[in-house]
Amino acid sequence: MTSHFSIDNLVKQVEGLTLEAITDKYPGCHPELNPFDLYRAHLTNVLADITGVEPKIIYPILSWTLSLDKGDLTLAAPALRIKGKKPDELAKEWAEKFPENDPLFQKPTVVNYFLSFFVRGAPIIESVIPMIRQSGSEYGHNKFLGLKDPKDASQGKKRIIVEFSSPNIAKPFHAGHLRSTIIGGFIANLYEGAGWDVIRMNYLGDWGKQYGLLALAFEKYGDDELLQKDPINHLFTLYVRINQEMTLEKEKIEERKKAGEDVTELEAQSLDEEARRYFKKMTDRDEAALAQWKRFRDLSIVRYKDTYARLNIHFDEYSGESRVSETEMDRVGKEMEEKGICQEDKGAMLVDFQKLIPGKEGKRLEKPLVRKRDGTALYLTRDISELLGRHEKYKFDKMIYVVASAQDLHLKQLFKIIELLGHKDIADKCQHINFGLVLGMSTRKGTVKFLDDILRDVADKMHETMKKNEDKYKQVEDPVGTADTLGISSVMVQDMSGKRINNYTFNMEAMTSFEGDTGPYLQYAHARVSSIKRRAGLSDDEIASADLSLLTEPHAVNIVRLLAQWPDTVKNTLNSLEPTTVLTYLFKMTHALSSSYDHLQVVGSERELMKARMALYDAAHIVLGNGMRLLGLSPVNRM
Ligand SMILES: NC(=[NH2+])NCCC[C@H](N)C(=O)O
Repeated sequence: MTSHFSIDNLVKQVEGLTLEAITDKYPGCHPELNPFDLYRAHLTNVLADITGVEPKIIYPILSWTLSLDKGDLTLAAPALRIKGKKPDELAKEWAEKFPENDPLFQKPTVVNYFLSFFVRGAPIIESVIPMIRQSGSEYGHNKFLGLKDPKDASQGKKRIIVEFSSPNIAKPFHAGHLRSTIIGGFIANLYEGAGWDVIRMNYLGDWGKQYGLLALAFEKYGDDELLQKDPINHLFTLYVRINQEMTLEKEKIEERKKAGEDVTELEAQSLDEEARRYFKKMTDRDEAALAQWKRFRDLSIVRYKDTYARLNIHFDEYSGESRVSETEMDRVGKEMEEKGICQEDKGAMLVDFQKLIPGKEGKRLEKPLVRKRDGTALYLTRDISELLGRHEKYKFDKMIYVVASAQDLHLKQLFKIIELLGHKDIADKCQHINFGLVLGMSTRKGTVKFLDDILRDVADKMHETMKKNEDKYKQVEDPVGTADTLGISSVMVQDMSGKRINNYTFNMEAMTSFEGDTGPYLQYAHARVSSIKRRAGLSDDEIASADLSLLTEPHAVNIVRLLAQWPDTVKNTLNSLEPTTVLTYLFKMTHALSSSYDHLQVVGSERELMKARMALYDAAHIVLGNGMRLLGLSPVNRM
């Protein structure tokens, strides 16, 4: 348990206030984790006196601001729903009544019916800096959010499955998978920091007729050595080759058909038919066929793991379409039929949503197949059984699917079918987190690029840039590794800059630039604070003993006001699940930092001042690092 020392100091400023009293009074209020909770609680108490409105109504509507010039907290007078007086008059009246000598806040300013509250500098500086330095990597975490019962930790944590990345074996790891990986990794970190029990799951595309085709290709042209060495590329090459052959063959058959020839024989011997038969062997659990396929899968996973490690990502489970049991799918299929959810149509089974759900919704959900005419299952069929199986196995409280918006319909169909099966409770726990396209990611020749190649290109580019500053370059311990990290940061920051749903263009020049809000700039900002710390050469104890009352400059106050917002920023992000919320915050921080350096010199200042300013920058260093790690970036200390 971390001590509440610094926040206790803040509490002491307010007469009659105790930590216990406010934590009990306001649900989710934890000043020991979030300094703003204390500010909100205190402000609520003061405003309740002034307005006569009940505290529990005021507390939740005090909101944060978009920029520091709008204050630290605001209140919209109409939100208190007082009848009989105009909101702007009320706002003015309340501002006048606000105590001149409040320990934490200055007298509020009024614009129309908005009251803006600005914190006083000294108390926030003297409480928040020590708090951040004591909490370190925990600052911004809130373990209470993930508790089943926030008041009783013994009831345990809530559990969430985050399913993300989910590439298809033997097919390229395309931009959609990259986005799913980046966004999913972030969401998993976010929930972990909020105290949830997080299961990171990768649902591999590793089943279906195309895997029969792939196995055929391997029998024909496969090379064991190449498979061991570079499974992902080798399997992809085979996959492309056999698909080309199959296309040619199909054209030939079509031509003969047109010429009036009998093609029955040809069709029976075609690659397409052979692949179907091979896949049938797999679904019939033929040992040799399964062993072969398992090798492809296992070797591919080994390679994926390397790539994920570069991105700071691990998975707790590699599930996959192949893991869904045929018996289970049969069982669910029968149940769907009995409940009238699916019906036969020319030998196949489909779900006619239009019949099941009247109106627009039913129409929008279309008529997906759940069994083909030859009796085999489909992508949707597997997802239905998989979802129920996961619930059975993990009893999750929430499950998030991080999948491209191209599959919006698929996931809507899935959740609806689960609901129609009588599991509305389970369907309600599921959420699709979608995202737009990445444009311009294929090479000039139009061929696809593998993620590893992209990351290598970007790293090379960063390496070139680093070399341009010879002096600095010489001091970087592992330039190749650092260039790799910077390259990955470039790609990730570009990906997370906009709202998830927006498409964006993959732009190597823009993402690797140091101009603007880019990955390299963010890393540079972090490395710069690290270098101040290195050059100051103060011990942690010296920094801890700093006299923080020396920090009176507006630049120092503003940095701390931003630092104090971090726990709230994380909490808000849990609602939006938008990485850009965190990124926007971090860039605000870096801008405040970079404009402060001229005003708050550390090295070269008188010793006591140096200690105090170092404490400030050390706190900023911690928060920047925490934010970057939450996004999945590896902060660098030199570059
Ligand atoms: N449960 C799911 N369907 N998850 C998404 C899987 C994504 C799929 N492998 C694809 O690449 O399109």
